[in-house]
Amino acid sequence: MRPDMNNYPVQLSRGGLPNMTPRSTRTVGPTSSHSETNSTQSTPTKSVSKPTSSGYRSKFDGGIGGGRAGNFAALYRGVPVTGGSSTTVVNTVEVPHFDLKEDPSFWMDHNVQVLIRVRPLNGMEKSMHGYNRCLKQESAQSITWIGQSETRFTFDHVACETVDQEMLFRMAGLPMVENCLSGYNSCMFAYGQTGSGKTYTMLGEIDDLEVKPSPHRGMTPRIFEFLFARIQAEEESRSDERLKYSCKCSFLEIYNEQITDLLDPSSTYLHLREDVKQGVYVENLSEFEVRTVSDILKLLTQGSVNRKVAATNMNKESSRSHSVFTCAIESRWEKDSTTNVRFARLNLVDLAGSERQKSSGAEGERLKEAANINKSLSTLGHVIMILVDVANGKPKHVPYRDSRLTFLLQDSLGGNSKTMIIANVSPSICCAAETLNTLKFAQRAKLIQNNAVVNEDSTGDIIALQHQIRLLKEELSLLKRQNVFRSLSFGSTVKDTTQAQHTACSEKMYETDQQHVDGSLALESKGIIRMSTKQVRQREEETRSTKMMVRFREDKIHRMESLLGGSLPQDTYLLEENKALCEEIQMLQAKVDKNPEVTRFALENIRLLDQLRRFQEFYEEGERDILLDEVSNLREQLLHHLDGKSIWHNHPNVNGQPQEAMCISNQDNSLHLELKNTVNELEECRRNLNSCLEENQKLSREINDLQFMLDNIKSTTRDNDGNIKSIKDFQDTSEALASELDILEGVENGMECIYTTSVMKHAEEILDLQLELDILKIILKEERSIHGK
Ligand SMILES: Nc1ncnc2c1ncn2[C@@H]1O[C@H](COP(=O)(O)OP(=O)(O)OP(=O)(O)O)[C@@H](O)[C@H]1O
Repeated sequence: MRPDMNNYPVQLSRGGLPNMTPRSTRTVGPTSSHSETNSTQSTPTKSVSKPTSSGYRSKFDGGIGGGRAGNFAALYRGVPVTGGSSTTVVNTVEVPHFDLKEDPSFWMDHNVQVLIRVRPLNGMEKSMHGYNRCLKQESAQSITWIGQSETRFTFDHVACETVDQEMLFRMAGLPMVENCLSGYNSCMFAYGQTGSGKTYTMLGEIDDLEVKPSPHRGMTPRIFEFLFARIQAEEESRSDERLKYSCKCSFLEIYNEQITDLLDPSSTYLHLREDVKQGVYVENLSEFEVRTVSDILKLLTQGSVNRKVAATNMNKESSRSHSVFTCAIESRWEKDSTTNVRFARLNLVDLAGSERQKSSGAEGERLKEAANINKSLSTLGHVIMILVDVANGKPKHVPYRDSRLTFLLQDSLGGNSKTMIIANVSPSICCAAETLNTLKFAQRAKLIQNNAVVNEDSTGDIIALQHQIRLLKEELSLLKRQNVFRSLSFGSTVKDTTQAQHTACSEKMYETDQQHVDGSLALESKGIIRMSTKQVRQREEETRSTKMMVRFREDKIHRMESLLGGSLPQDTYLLEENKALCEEIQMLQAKVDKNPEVTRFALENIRLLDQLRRFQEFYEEGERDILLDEVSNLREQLLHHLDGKSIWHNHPNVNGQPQEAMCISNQDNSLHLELKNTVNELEECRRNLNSCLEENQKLSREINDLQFMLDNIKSTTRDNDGNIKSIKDFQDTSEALASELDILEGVENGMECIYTTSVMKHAEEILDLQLELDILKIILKEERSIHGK
């Protein structure tokens, strides 16, 4: 029997908890010393969570989310929205109110749920930016970010500014307790920028809770109030089964990637371990058995004061660490001589602020701290992105071990857990960028698929176990037969005899590889069961909406009949028709929003919008024009190069630099040509020289011959006594020979002179040309380097 949900009892009796004195306490949210007009704060007393930092008023004077008394409360009074139509109110005092729809059955086919919580504007935001909001809510599932470009998001739930702690608990916390009692691991995260309300959501105000429970107490105290109430009721109603629950709690923080036991702060640098039986666990982390809400409160109080808090620009005492409060819930009962054990782990996680360091004004130590906090958070974002890919059928390695946070919570992300992600946002225009980031994070997280299973085990006497084994064996052989039948039915053309052979063969195969087949059958049947359960739920959902549509149509027919029969006045008919159509629209909208394809398209839309925004910025900053100029310049240069010679010839007086370069390059070419000609001429000269030398040699030989002849003649002109025979003869001959010799020598000298002059001339020309060429090369080089710059 369940306790009355509207009035679930709060147990405050003492349990098996060691005596722990909370060091100090401080309040969460509104304190009586704050007023709407005065945003200065009183010095906060130390407390289990954060003090007001931005001018919230207390529950006593009508602060946000408080008792809603006084003038200020009136400012925040929600405007009820009927029939799904909402006015676009984004810069006014009043905002539309949407009731959260409680749907415990939702958890049956969704293991991950995402809820957006919009906190009210705070005093600082109002004084600096008035009531200008960056968010516009349209329904209890959809919200639009109205920044540069509007982006509509749909989530499982959107809790508007006027949703209070109680309402939120009913929506998100209560079904979570039920899940735990059914044996499902459960996890609740609070994500968001600093000051967005994570601690308010998870812990809230827990001062004097034992004396007078505050309406501002958050999810954690409420979850345990309800859990213990349910446990008591269950134990009483199933006393015949001797049902007994036991709960053990631990509280840790991850700060700068180090794990500290918040219930024993001297226990730091704790290690994460993993084994098959326990999964991931923290070694040497203290655990306390709890039986009452009072026990829980003591642990929360003690742990929370130990949380590291540090001042940032945005929140005076902002939590700089991730805190994880865990409760292991175990139940035992006996039935049919069997002892059954059910187990569930509940993780309640308050993450550190997700904002970028720049906006939080972190410096020095704080900056280092922020880097580590961001390491855990960026890994969380990365893990979620990969899990979305995995959910879309892309097998990938999930880097859980990249941060302590993801390693510790790996079951809650894509594993065996039912997980609720609460993304906290501020609606103020000054937080638009961070709010958009949080919404995008939440949108991605919505696509994660977990695989939650009931953690249950049964042990009993031998007879009961044997009975169970027999039942399981029967089930298994039935499955085998079904499998064989299925494989046969695929080949429907195969004849009976072949079928028989096939069956025999298949059965033989089962015998020979029994273990393998059993394993794969078990896996296969699990898969089939999961798939069929999903399909059944889908069908149920479809049937439900079809039934609704039929009901709408029947009502309409009925109304029309009444109108025709005259029993319904036309005005009333139109009003009713209008109301019915609004309801129908709302139902259809909810159906559309629940479609996973919508989420996928929304993500794609966000991506494209981002891209568009980048292009627009690019366009607006004039970069496009500069680039276009550059492109056309380059294109011209290319054309000049391709058509260089003709341009040089056609426009010899063009002053542009490219033309000059072209001119130099043309000069270069003609010099090369000249050099080639000179080399050819030189070669010719060399050839001439050789022939001259040959001629010279020939003449020398002739001179020698003549000399020889002369000597001979001389000898013949003397008589035996050596006297000259005739002086006159001799002189004549001698003169003739000498003149002949002169002529020959003259020819030789002339030839040599001609040759030398020609060679010298050519050598000089070559040197001149070489010099000219070198100078031009230097000029060309300089010109090119100037162009290159
Ligand atoms: N829904 C709400 N209704 C009323 N007050 C709220 C709400 N959400 C947050 N606040 C107030 O806003 C202030 C900041 O909230 P809180 O400390 O929970 O932020 P936080 O996200 O935990 O910040 P941090 O990351 O720095 O720890 C607190 O004074 C809190 O009481």
